[in-house]
Amino acid sequence: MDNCKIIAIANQKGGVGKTTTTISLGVGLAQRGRRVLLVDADPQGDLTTSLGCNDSDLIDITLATYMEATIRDMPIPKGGIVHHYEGVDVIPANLELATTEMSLVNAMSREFTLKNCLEPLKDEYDYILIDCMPSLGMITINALAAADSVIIPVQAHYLPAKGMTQLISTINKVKRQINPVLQIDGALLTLADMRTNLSRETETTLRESYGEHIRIYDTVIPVGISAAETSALGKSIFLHEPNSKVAKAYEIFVEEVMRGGKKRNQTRTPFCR
Ligand SMILES: Nc1ncnc2c1ncn2[C@@H]1O[C@H](COP(=O)(O)OP(=O)(O)OP(=O)(O)O)[C@@H](O)[C@H]1O
Repeated sequence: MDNCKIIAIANQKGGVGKTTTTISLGVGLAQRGRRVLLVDADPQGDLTTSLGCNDSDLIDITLATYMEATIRDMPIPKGGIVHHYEGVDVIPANLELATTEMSLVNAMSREFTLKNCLEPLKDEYDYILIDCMPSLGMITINALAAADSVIIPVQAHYLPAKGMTQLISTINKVKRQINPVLQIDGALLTLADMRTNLSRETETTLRESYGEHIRIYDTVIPVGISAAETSALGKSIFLHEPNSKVAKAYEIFVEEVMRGGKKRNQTRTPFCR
């Protein structure tokens, strides 16, 4: 039986906390005994760098190598998965992934290349989390085609919340045309400073405008310097500052994800007021 859940962490907006959420969720799940693979699907390689997996000895094989091999119908090279000492495995990425995105244009079954790469790995993991790049290009479409579900980090500002309509519409299109099982697990409010009207209003707007259609996680991730520091340290917030408010919020979020939630009506694309 297929027990592996593949979750894409996606938002075409940059800097909304996708990478931080992928790492925190992944490490949090690993701390609870789950076998976790993190896939860096962003040529910027922020997840790779943030976990210190960009050592030149380790980064010979990246997601680009996996995808190029699949495009050419060659065997996937061995040894590309890096183990991080906090208990998660990582498929790293670097700028080569941008070239791969271009090769996909003429590839057969181009939307399914990542899915085909991940298929043989599913037996080894309970969760595969894909950190998407801030665009809705072909690599992100590949992530959505490979995933069972999507988590959408939303920065607590009005404009990023508005961009969700476009994202949800793309997710619905992928669901209709290439991946009928795809679900939206939920949207997670990130980088929130609840002392400001802007963050409070964004939360209200998000819950009122989208809450009927998609789950808005109860957890709100606050803005915190400890989270900003982790990307330079090669470790998660749980190891860097376990007692910080950001770490505590991500702990609760991990529990929320593990509990699952009610399915919402996702057939219509909601519009932000
Ligand atoms: N809760 C937080 N508090 C403060 N800073 C944060 C928080 N979460 C993330 N950051 C910082 O904000 C920046 C953007 O976060 P992150 O890289 O996770 O976003 P992203 O959506 O993956 O970005 P991109 O779209 O560029 O890949 C990073 O410098 C990160 O360290």
